Amino acid sequence: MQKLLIKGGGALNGELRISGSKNAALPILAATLLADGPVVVRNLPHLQDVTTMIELLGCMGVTLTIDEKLGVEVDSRSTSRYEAPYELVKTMRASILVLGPLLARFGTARVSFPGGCAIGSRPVDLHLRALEAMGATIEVLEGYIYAHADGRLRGAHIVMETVTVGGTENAMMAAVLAKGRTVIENAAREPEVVDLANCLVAMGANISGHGTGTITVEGVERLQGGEYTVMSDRIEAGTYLVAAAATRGSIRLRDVNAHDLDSVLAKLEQAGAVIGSGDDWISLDMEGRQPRAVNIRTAPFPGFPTDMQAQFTAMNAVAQGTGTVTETVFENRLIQVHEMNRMGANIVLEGATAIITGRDRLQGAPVMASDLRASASLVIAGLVADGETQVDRIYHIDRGYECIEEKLQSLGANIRRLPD
Ligand SMILES: CC(=O)N[C@H]1[C@@H](OP(=O)(O)OP(=O)(O)OC[C@H]2O[C@@H](n3ccc(=O)[nH]c3=O)[C@H](O)[C@@H]2O)O[C@H](CO)[C@@H](O)[C@@H]1O
Ligand SMILES: C=C(OP(=O)(O)O)C(=O)O
Repeated sequence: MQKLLIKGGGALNGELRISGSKNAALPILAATLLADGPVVVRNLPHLQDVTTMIELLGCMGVTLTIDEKLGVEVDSRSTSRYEAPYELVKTMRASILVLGPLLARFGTARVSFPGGCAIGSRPVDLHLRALEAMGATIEVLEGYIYAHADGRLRGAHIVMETVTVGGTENAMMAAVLAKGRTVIENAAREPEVVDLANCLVAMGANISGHGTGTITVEGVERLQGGEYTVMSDRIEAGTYLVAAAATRGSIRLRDVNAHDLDSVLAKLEQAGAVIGSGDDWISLDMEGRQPRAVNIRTAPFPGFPTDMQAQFTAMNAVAQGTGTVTETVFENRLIQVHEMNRMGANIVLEGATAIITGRDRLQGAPVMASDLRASASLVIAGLVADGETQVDRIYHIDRGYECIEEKLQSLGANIRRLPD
């Protein structure tokens, strides 16, 4: 298995371009199943998860034309299989996002049950309930979700019991071709949900209220093809900002929207960073100072993103004072703590809260990645550790960070990939 070898020490300094967002690209690719014509998707990040989604569409008979410069053209008029097999779903839970589009467009879908993963049990009951409210019949048999609709789905009034990003996306995608109006209450307000809605609107959908807790969809008979540019990855951006802060460096990010990162930037300012931002850039300067520890509590957008808490755990581990990180979205997402303690961090776990007392530096050690963001946090820990850190199982990182070692090298980090 490939590993990342990091020799910690220096501050990160320099400028980076932020890639397209994984969590927007995946539902947008799934949404191309709804269009009655080719859709060109631009700014797709080069990530394992995006490759998996493209492979999944390919398995269904969708025609894909990949042009490195122009993006990917997806034509779902050739779709001939309406299923997502276990072999692909097990490597990427977001495969569940094809369920709503398949059902709405073709009236049938067979999608492997995604199951849990390292960070929690992650049920999809709310996705299924929303589709049932729109008239779908759903059965779970031998690990697969079988969904069927007699004719068009019907608009419905859906109140989400919990804020769910994927559940909101599946319901919204199903609703665009349903007969009548769908109202989704307690909808997720994440920027990626808004990006998906904007893409659907560009294809002819009638959606309003995206970005608020109530999304209204007036169903239309068909969506046409078109072109869409995926938003930039706020979590990738946040990760590099935290890495720069933890190493006491200075960084400027291009092609990024600062408003998507308000809660993260506020915490970085509390930690002592000087933040600047413009239309499509963010800068952070620690001016060589040790960060101050901050308290984090994760929550759905506009709250502090769960996908950024592990990185802040790493920063707190080398900060002045004691900070807490409380995870409220997933039940088991503080896995990074055990590996960081092996690197000399002082972190005590109390239920869903990590209490982190900062040290001046950590010590390099061999560590194991357990999920995507925990892996990123171990890379940050490696950058602020004396000696060598080897991060194993980095296939997790490759799901969500484009060219992570090249990007970090361009900021002055001593990091390289060790082959299998
Ligand atoms: C591909 C993608 O976009 N992934 C993101 C998406 O995941 P994902 O869409 O899977 O996360 P959700 O927002 O659905 O999950 C939030 C919470 O709701 C629970 N839940 C969800 C659905 C459901 O039917 N029943 C239920 O109980 C989950 O177990 C979790 O505790 O949002 C998460 C929360 O911001 C992020 O961490 C992930 O990076
Ligand atoms: C948890 C994440 O992704 P996924 O929902 O695809 O597992 C993530 O991006 O941090």
